[in-house]
Amino acid sequence: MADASPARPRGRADRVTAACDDGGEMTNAAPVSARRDLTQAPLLVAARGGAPSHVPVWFMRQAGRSLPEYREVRAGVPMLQACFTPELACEVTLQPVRRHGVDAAILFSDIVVPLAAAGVDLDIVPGTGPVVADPVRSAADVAALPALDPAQVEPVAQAVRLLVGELGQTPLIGFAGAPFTLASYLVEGGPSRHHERTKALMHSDPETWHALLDHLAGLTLEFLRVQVAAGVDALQLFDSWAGALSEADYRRFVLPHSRRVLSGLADAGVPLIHFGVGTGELLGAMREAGADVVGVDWRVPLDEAARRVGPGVALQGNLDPALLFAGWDVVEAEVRRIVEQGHAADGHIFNLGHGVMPETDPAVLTRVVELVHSLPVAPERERVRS
Ligand SMILES: Cc1c2[nH]c(c1CCC(=O)O)Cc1[nH]c(c(CCC(=O)O)c1C)Cc1[nH]c(c(CCC(=O)O)c1C)Cc1[nH]c(c(C)c1CCC(=O)O)C2
Repeated sequence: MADASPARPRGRADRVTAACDDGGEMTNAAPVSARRDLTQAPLLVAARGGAPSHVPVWFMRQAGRSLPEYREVRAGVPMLQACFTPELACEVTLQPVRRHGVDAAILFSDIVVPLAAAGVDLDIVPGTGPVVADPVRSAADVAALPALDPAQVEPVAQAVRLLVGELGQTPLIGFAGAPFTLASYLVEGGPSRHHERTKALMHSDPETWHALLDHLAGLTLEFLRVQVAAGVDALQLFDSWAGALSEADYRRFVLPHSRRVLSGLADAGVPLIHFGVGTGELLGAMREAGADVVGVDWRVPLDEAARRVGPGVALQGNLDPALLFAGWDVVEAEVRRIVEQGHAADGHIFNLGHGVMPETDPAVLTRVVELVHSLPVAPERERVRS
């Protein structure tokens, strides 16, 4: 796992703008008491069910291969090494904010970063995703999993501190993978279409399964607390592959562990967003896990999603990322429909239904931001939040 070391890549000064160059100092510890006053930031207002000045918008995977400036600074630097290089992570995080004028930055990192930091032997393979050297399939494998020492993710905390100093009035979203999605990578050994080994383990050996998810919930909680202490303004818990489960299995094998993570952050003072793909049938159960905002993919319209989650929770979504290739007339009609249907929710954060694809034309994303910002926010109505 040599490429996860916090060593800086050569040529750093050429790749990173002055904004993220900390002059070689690794001790730029902005106290959290100096946290910016973002009480009016549209993303945070919408997340809490208030009335924002405009509909906030950001894009999952907004930092990535769709941007030429990303491809330039990442050239020759392996993904995990980039995640453990604070100046580079900072620079890449800022790129979509500068280019698109989105309402939030999302920390450039990956869901497997805390596992790699703790010492799990894995890599992120371009075009494939995370690959784990020794998949976790037995009680002994689970018992051997390392815990996370916050010092192991200090480069991530440092990236957050650099960003908080550069972002002005734009909130920074921190994130982690939820226990189920992390478990899927660990058990399958890599990306999986059907999650068959994962489902086999949960059903054939529930005790080992729950021990695994309990361990991952603790590690995730630790990682998110580090990000909060360093200054992130909101958190997203990615349970990307939870939609592979029936509601009954989700409730029995996953929900208690995701709830433990989210309830452990209830006093963190930042809004919590919970997202998965293909989770239309799980939206009510995911809401019970305790987030302030539930992410929705493109399969369920937001007015129907609002009915499924019930009052008192905001929604995030849900433009189909594939439709960004369909021409502006299609995109414009979809954006207008989604903003209109989002009025049914107790707060709406515009986003895609999943991540930006690498071949996406970034100019279309910039135009989406401009259009969302020009559309009316939900009319004032009775809010049920306290
Ligand atoms: C499932 C998952 C992963 N990683 C992540 C998830 C949950 C989100 C989702 O559902 O998409 C989370 C993630 N990964 C990355 C971000 C960056 C922040 C952002 O949204 O801009 C975020 C939020 C960077 C990344 N993570 C990865 C890339 C691409 C690698 C590169 O640019 O070299 C980026 C920008 C690698 C990665 N890492 C993972 C995959 C499936 C891949 C893609 C593999 C590939 O297509 O090459 C695992």
